[in-house]
Parts: sequence; C-alpha cells; structure tokens
Amino acid sequence: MEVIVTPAPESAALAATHAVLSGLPAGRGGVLGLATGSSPLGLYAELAAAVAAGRVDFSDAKGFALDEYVGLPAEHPQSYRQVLIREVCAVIGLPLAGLNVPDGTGATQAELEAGAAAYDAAIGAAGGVDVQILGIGANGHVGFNEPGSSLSSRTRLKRLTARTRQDNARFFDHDGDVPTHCITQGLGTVLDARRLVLIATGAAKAAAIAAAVEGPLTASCPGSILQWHADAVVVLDEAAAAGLANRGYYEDAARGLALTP
Ligand SMILES: N[C@@H]1[C@@H](O)[C@H](O)[C@@H](COP(=O)(O)O)O[C@@H]1O
Repeated sequence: MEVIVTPAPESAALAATHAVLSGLPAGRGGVLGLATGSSPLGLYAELAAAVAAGRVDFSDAKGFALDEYVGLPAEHPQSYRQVLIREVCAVIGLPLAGLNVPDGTGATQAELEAGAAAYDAAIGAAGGVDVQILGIGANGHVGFNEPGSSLSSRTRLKRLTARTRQDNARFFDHDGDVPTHCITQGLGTVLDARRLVLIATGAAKAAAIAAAVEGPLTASCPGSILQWHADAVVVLDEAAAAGLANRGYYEDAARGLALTP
C-alpha cells in the first residue's frame, strides 16, 4: 500500500489524479470504478483538467458505480445514477452509455439480487475495473459495505446503518426520506479492481483512516481491505492523516526505491 500525505485537500486531489491516470491504459479512459460523496469531487475536477489538457480522453471509457440506493426512482436527483451523471459524466466527459450503476429499482428482493449478480457479470464482461476510486465513511465503510461486511462479498443488497443514513440525510429534504437499503459492490468485487485509489480529507476521517491503514484487516473496518490489495494508493490531507503512527516511513517511502539513503 502506498500512503501519500499532502498538505491540503487540493494537493490530495492532484496526487490522487496522478495515481488514477497512471493506472489507466495510456491516454484512454479504460474502465473506472466510480465513488460518490464529497471526497472525490476535487479528483474529478482534476481529471477534467487533464481531459482539457489532452492528457486523457474518457469518451470511450466505461464507468462502474460502487453503489446505489434501493427504492429511489432512477431519475431521483439523489439516486447515485443522477449524482454520477452530474458530478462525473458531465465533468470528465464520460458518455452516459458508458455509465453503469447497480439497479436499485427492483420491486422485490429477488429482482434486486438478480440485478446485483448481473452487475458483477457486467464488470467482468467489461474486462474488470482498471482503477477503482474510493472514499471512506466515518465508520470505515467503503461503497456501502458497512462494518461486518464479508471481506469476499460480491455486489448485493444491504441494509444501511443508522450512522450512514444520518450522514447522508443532508442530501434529502427529511431524514425519513433516506433509503434504508442499497445495492453495493462487495468488498471482494472492489478487491478485483487492478488498482485502488482512496482519497480522504478532513479531521472527520482521521479515525477511519488510522483503522483502515494501520489497524487489523477486519470486517469491522471495511476500508482495511486496502491492506489486502497489491496496488492500493491512499491519498490524504494532513487532517485525515492525523491519526497515523507511521507517518515518517510513508514520507521516506515516497522518495522511491532508488538504493540511496
Ligand atoms: N456510499 C458513499 C461512499 O462511497 C462514500 O465514500 C462515503 C463518504 O462520503 P464523503 O466522501 O461525502 O465523506 O459516503 C457514501 O455513503
């Protein structure tokens, strides 16, 4: 795992952009795993700048969302499909036809579960995810894999924790409007991506980051799966890095593997 600590959210977005672009097939968009939330917004803005500068082109790319609420119509402004259309497709030039989002509109559990299995199959048919962009919840969740999620889980129907519903209530008119369930890529699905790039900024993420990066590999902190992946990059600002014990080593390691002191 590579841990990059930068001074501020802006520099974290730049460093994360570098980690994403260097994991994609040269100059082309490839297959991107997309996270919602405030954490990756600066990264998406930097990717847009890279597109404008001609360094990458997402017009042929595919995107796979990490998760989706259950029970919101696909056109609902807070459905993750609509969020990604606004915050990613429109920003980086990813065509709508290339955007894949789990189907949370099924009327029955069986329909939702069938949609979840089809989603994993679609990721496989696209050749797998080149770079999965991740945020982390304050309780360590990744996608909507709440604490206790199986480390080898696949895309599936899950119930949201009260904490996550509370954290996301700001996007809805009333607390009671926040969906109770979701379809999320499983932790095993996330681990299949060829590179993981997690970005976290702000003091509210410091405890989750310390647990994910330096705590035990455990379902109690889904973010700890990064420790199990062979190509995981964690990009932080100072505030999100505040709980890390091994800071000095991460700074040394950032100087690279050249055999000089
Ligand atoms: N499902 C999303 C996650 O993918 C995201 O990483 C997390 C953190 O959001 P934020 O980046 O806004 O703190 O919240 C949501 O629940």
